[in-house]
Amino acid sequence: MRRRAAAPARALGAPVSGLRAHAVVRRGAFALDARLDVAPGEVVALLGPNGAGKTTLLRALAGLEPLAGGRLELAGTVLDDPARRVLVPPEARRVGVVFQDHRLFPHLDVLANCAFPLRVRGASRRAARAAAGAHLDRLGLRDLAARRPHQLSGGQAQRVALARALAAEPALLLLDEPFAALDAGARRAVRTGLRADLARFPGPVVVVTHDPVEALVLADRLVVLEGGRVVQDGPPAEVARRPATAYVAGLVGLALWPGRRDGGSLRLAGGAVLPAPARAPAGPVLVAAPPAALRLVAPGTGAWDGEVGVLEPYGSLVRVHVDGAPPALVDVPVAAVPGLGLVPGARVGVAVDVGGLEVWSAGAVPTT
Ligand SMILES: Nc1ncnc2c1ncn2[C@@H]1O[C@H](COP(=O)(O)OP(=O)(O)OP(=O)(O)O)[C@@H](O)[C@H]1O
Repeated sequence: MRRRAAAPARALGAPVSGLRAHAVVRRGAFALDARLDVAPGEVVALLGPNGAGKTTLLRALAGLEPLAGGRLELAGTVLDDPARRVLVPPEARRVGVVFQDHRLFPHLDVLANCAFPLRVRGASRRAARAAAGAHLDRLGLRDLAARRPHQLSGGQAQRVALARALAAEPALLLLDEPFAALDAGARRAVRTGLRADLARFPGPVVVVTHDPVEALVLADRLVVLEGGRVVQDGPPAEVARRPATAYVAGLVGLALWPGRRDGGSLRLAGGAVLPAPARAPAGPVLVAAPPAALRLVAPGTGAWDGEVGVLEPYGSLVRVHVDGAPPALVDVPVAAVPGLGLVPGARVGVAVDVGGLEVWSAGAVPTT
């Protein structure tokens, strides 16, 4: 039986805060039991394998999936609390959702699309269009106001969908795989802009993504779901350093290196110089190096040398932490470890397949 609250219930005495969620949801045989707290202005990336419960959690936050247990509170307002029979319906929640397929209304122009949520909430046509126009201005999209969705590129449609969500002045912003509909080139361009747009939003933001680089570019914190449970929660660098499960290790086993592209060279902080991958932007950059792009070689024969630090087994692989400038994570088959003489303190060279690196402009990167 669905519970309904006549009006949002204010949590007495609670300070106005971001999102505080403990979501217990059952969908058939699947059970979600996850805690997710997000501070105002914080961007959390929600990651996890297929079927982990990411969409279920997003749907619970949006009010599309009632809780079986736990409690949701947003900016001091209780949205769902089955023990107290409180359930605020989706349309009464101040939650903005950007779906992966944008879901813009094809028969409305961009301005009318962005004005729509305000009209639904009872604003006059004039007031809704004025507020929507201001949001388009803020995102630099005013020139697109008169276009219909089919006249937009995938990246533009994605930003218009964000403008529409922001026009409703939500207290919580949810983005469900915001880049899924874009090709690789458009993704690179759009995620830089999205990072800047999200930085201006004062409320909590939750972004569902499968892509670790996207998570690193966009998020202050990573929350990883597996089997309906949170298996890890922390800043990207900490999660990458100490992955809690094999899935997380495979997902975020990225070394992150600051550097600079000058012409054909990629100069890494610490002094190593690599040939620049073709698509790397010029100037200050951040480089994400997945373990698969790195190999251990004899000292003096790679791009730089370092010392073997921690050795972590993951299934049939051992992740080797190489302390050097820059530090690196390299995966080696378990059987190869003795032959390579990989013991803590041993000196090794690091060879890099530059085609396997992700490089993006340092301006788009979180500082945490
Ligand atoms: N309507 C439904 N009825 C019953 N079970 C469902 C329903 N929708 C989803 N599930 C189950 O709930 C679990 C979680 O699904 P969910 O879509 O939340 O995962 P996800 O992490 O978003 O996955 P993906 O990355 O594939 O989108 C899955 O095991 C799925 O089979």
